[in-house]
Amino acid sequence: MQARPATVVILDFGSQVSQLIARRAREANVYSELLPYDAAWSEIVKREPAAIILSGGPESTLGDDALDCDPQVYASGLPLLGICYGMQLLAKHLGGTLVPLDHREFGPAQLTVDRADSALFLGVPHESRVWMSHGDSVTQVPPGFTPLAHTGRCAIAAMGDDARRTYAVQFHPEVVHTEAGTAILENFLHTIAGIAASWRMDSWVDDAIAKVRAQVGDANVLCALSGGVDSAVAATLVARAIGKQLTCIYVDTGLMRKDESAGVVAAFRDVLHLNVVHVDAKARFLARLAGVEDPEEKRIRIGHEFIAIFEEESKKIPDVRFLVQGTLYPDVIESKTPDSKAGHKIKSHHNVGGLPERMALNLVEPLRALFKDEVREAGRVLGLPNAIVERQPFPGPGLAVRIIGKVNDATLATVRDADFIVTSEIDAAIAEGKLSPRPWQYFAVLTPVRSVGVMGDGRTYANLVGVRAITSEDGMTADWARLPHDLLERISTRIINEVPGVNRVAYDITSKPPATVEWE
Ligand SMILES: Nc1ncnc2c1ncn2[C@@H]1O[C@H](COP(=O)(O)OP(=O)(O)OP(=O)(O)O)[C@@H](O)[C@H]1O
Ligand SMILES: O=c1[nH]c(=O)c2[nH+]cn([C@@H]3O[C@H](COP(=O)(O)O)[C@@H](O)[C@H]3O)c2[nH]1
Ligand SMILES: NC(=O)CC[C@H](N)C(=O)O
Ligand SMILES: [Mg+2]
Repeated sequence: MQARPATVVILDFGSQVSQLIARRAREANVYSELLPYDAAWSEIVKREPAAIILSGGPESTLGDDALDCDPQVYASGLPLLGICYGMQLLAKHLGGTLVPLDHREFGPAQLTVDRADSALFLGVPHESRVWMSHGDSVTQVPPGFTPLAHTGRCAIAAMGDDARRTYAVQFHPEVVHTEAGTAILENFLHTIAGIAASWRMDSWVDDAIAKVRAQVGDANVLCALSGGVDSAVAATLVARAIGKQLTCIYVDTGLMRKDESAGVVAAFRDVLHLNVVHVDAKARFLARLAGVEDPEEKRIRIGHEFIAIFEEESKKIPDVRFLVQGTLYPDVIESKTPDSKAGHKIKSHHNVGGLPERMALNLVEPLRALFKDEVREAGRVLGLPNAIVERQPFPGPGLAVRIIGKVNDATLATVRDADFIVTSEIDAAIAEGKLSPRPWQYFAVLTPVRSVGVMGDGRTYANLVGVRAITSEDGMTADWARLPHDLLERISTRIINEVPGVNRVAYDITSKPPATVEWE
């Protein structure tokens, strides 16, 4: 039997980014397993861990019944790394002091390393940018520990006890916006815990194909195909597994961008040679959304309508038992599902949190543990063209979550026209070499906020359009793109001049966290 790879166990206290720790371990060629925060010690030891990482989480360790792990974790003698909530837990258990809420820090911060000789900070610059998302802070380290780094608002941003091989960071090394994050995690995994970089992901695609084959057998299968990266990769992978048993369903929800539907269906039939059925469901979605303003209600109604359509389509083909969706980990964690015991719901992604309770079809979701850029990599391995692999994400609920307030023909026309201006101006700037690299995602949002303007010497009282452009790698964290001012000016002028009912444009300069990418 093959020896078990050296494993790092990650205990998940419900952070939105816990799965990113697993992903960074994969990148460092270390095998990892994410377990619920309260996994029994007997379960943990079954994995023969070489180290344990305690994740962040939304709760406070200062609460009466704060979430905690099996006490054997602290006594195990294994190398430990606490991240955010995990750091606070280590401080609480090992005799440090914590204070609530008076050092809140969300988003970017400048980290200064105070102990460059610490194994955790080998090769990390004296100053670098980190990503913070916390209310509580450690104000005194436990006996045996040394403070290792600070930020302007957090005096103890990292601490360590070399003898115990126990370290903790208040910031999130697992997110890409923490510049030295990878180095810090690799220092912990390789140098401190001594885990060799020996695990490889090369066979992920082959494994995934084999798993799909085993799951569906000889049944027929539908794939919800949006034209986006995730469903394109999922469909191609499933087609490799089961060939002609697969039928793809593209739903035109009426919530799509300008000229979207025709392009998608042609590309997937002609380029990928998939069998694609085009369902025109504009009227149904608009009827379902009539008068609805609450973002969660919109998402749930859209999710249910999608499934109703897939179930109807499944009845037109014999023996359909499965539905493939291009669900990714960010959809899962933000929706709050049993996959994460302690996480909070941020929004119900239509394909996860928006599903009805009872479904006639079983889900096949080969990408459920992956992040966007890993899916893009899998797409390249499968030979998909760049035009598909590099497409910017577009949420399934589409323009419905980019209209704050009621969705109807008029609001859809406004946001669609504004969005077309944003995307075409940004695309033109890229083509002319005036903007590089391409922002990860960019779009317009229609708000119900009205303000007073003066156009042609007359008073206007019209709507505000928000413009959002972000940089990101995986959609879990994001920063606002520094677009050139003249590009912003052109976008603003064109929207005001060309889109009726809009007299003001604002550029969104909020990172994620604390905001999310979409406004709803
Ligand atoms: N218009 C649609 N028709 C059919 N299925 C859809 C549609 N929109 C979304 N889906 C399903 O919901 C899943 C999640 O949507 P999501 O937008 O996250 O992924 P995607 O569209 O495949 O990729 P991307 O995130 O790059 O847009 C899709 O993978 C697909 O299975
Ligand atoms: O298929 C989807 N169904 C959804 O319900 C949904 N909501 C957000 N998104 C996309 O996910 C990424 C992260 O977005 P948020 O920061 O707004 O959650 C961004 O790329 C969003 O466009 C969705 N995709
Ligand atoms: N991201 C985290 O782990 C936050 C921990 C805790 N909820 C705080 O606000 O301090
Ligand atoms: Mg999409």
